[in-house]
Amino acid sequence: ALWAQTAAPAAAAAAQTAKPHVVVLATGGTIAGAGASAANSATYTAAKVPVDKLLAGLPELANVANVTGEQVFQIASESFTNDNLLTLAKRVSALAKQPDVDGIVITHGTDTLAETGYFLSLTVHTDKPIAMVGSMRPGTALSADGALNLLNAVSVAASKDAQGKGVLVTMNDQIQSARDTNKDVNIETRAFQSQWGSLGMVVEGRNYWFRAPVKRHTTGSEFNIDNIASLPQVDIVYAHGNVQPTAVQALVASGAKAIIHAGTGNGSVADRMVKPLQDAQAKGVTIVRSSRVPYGFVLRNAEQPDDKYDWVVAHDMRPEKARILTMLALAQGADTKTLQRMFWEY
Ligand SMILES: NC(=O)CC[C@H](N)C(=O)O
Repeated sequence: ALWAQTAAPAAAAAAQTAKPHVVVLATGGTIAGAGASAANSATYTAAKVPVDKLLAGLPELANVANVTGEQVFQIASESFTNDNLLTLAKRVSALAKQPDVDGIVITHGTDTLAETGYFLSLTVHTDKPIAMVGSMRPGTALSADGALNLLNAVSVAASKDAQGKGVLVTMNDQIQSARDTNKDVNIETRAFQSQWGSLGMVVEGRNYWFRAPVKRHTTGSEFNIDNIASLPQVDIVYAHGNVQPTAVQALVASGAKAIIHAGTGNGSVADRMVKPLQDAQAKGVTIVRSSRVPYGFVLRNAEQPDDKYDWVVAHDMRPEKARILTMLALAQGADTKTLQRMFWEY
């Protein structure tokens, strides 16, 4: 009887420590932002609040997981460099290999959150849930969205049913695939949208799934951050009716290895731009046709004879995400045919 009495509290303690361990990697953004007053929902300074303070302000996290925090960067995400991508992905990969880590959350500015998420989904080999999260209003604002977004992210990262689904984005109660989603609204909490829909929703600590990703990611990817030391220069040229070759020529001169052409419509290219792009190509620069139109996808050999020119089409990838895949492909020596296959598969 004495043994039973002492065993009960010990079992309770064991259950407590058996909660999933989720690591929150903080990189900055509005979720760590602070404004002058509660009325400032859009005017504030991003990347101010340290991760320990973010976590301490959300005691509800302890009901969901054992949460530990790490400050990786404290930056606004419009300034997220290739070096930042490499550093973050290597840290995520190392943590994912630790047996005592069950899931990873990355707090991030929303501006380039989807690009970083796509980079991680292509390069980190793990089945463990990785949830990217940000907010549209700083924690100091009325109806701040960061706290619930973060609780939802930790809850998703702690759940077994989120395993093997690639890198996820948990904002506004939605669970989206980082590959598919983009920041499409720049001043409302419904910032992230995907033309292919959300994967599910997270409500009061439970996940409700409706779809699963079909593209290659994480454990199914041929890229691995553990083998990547640097990324080649890949840049974007934005089209308009009166566009001139100046930007293409300057980028080639500055050492670009590939140019993502953010074309009009179905990735169409102005007549006066074809020759400058071919000249760039003659100097070894890979040409990728994408579109400045957010929805739909670029068709091969429509608008331009891609087979004849040996150009690549970015499928449904936005120019900035086409840049991510192209950097990784060129880093391992992919030719245009291989890069085109990758755009269909990832
Ligand atoms: N809502 C946001 O997180 C935007 C803040 C900032 N521009 C960033 O991306 O970090």
